[in-house]
Amino acid sequence: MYMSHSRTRNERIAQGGRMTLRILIHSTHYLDGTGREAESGYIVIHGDRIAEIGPGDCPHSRSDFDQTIDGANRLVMPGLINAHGHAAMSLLRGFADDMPLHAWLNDRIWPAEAKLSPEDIHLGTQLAMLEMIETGTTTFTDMYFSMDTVAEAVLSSGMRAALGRGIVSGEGATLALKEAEALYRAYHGAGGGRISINLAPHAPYTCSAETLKEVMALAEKLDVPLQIHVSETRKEVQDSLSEHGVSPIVYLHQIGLFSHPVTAAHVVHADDNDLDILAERGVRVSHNPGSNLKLGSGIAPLLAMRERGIIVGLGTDGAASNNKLDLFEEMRLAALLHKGVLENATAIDANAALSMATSQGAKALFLDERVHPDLGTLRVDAPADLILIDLTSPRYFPRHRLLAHAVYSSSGCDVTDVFVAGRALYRNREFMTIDQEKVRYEAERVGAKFHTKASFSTPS
Ligand SMILES: CSC[C@H]1O[C@@H](n2cnc3c(O)ncnc32)[C@H](O)[C@@H]1O
Ligand SMILES: [Zn+2]
Repeated sequence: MYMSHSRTRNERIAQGGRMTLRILIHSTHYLDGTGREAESGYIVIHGDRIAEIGPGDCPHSRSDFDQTIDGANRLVMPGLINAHGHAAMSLLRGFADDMPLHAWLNDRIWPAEAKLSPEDIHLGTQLAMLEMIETGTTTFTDMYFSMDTVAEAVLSSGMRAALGRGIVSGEGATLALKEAEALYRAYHGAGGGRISINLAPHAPYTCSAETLKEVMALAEKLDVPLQIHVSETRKEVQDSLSEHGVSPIVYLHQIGLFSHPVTAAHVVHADDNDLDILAERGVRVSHNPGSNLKLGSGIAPLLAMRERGIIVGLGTDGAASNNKLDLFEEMRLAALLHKGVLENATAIDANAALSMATSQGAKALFLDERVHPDLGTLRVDAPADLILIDLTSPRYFPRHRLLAHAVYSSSGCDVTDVFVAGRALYRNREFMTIDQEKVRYEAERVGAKFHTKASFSTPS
């Protein structure tokens, strides 16, 4: 349930003892994520919340603020929310490309992941967070291993995250379940509520019914949502039909998984019956168009999901399959792909694309219930997770409609500033919380252990 945030002493300490600042962004364009936009307005941040937002001039004296930001030539919008990913896979970017999912996982990715140490995963997460912050993401979800080190990296970065220890059946399953519970006990609500813990069974084809039942029992005990890859490829569906006689979605429904809050990643190959089940059970979905296209998995029935009232957010998936972590790109892809496939220019409009990357993304991760109902918007009292975009590029002129510019014309490269819970993580294109040079240097060093002769061969 959503916890009211009257600030206790412990919460202030958990926030790192940071002072409660008042910040004014004035003379700025904004999109508040609820359909309202202003050409000249102001936003007041007080502590970790949005205190005021409105068109026109701020009625308060500038001296009332600890910091004032001139927002002329800037667009302020809600920070983007990445609803599916594996952050540390940034270390495997460009390591295995142009392959279909199952060969990619079995032949290249899983053997490489076996060589990753907890320190590597910490580093890979930092590398991913640099890219996400630089391109305007304020919240992300992660499913991976060594999640305590991921949580530590998130805490020191200042980002918001929903983290789950990846679970697959086999020798390590019991330990993975123990680690998942330990992760919850150590980090749920940490960083002043910036970290939420979920459970992350990998997929119906890697988790047995027994494992899924153990995960469900733990989800019940901890009262946390689940995230799982579902119906990503045609092969996955065919294998499920051969093994269980039903699709992956019907199978998961039959074993009771959807009695719990679930974020299903991908849902590319789903028929009407599958979609009806997801809608009826309140399953929420992460649509990951870039990764699905690059792995040749297909195109998810996004419009059919939305028409049924299924909540859908947008995800990048890991950088080894995408190969970027730029949600502006996913937003544009989501809007354009489905117009083209359905020969319908209204299928996913600019507003739908932006909301999938913001407020719907928060809902897709159940963070509307766990963190704040207005996460992903710039409403008064919402968490102050917001980004500033540089509007000086020619592609923002003339300024007919900022919403359309944000979805169809912008790029993550235009992000200048990123705030999470009122704290600046990126100011005037400079990282405030992560040592970029160090991470880039270390990434190159650690990346060397994955170099193969093939990586350096010259194309004939
Ligand atoms: C058990 S931790 C997460 C696990 O997921 C793997 N992974 C990355 N991308 C995908 C994808 O698109 N479908 C299925 N599994 C994926 C990742 O390599 C980790 O092993
Ligand atoms: Zn994934």
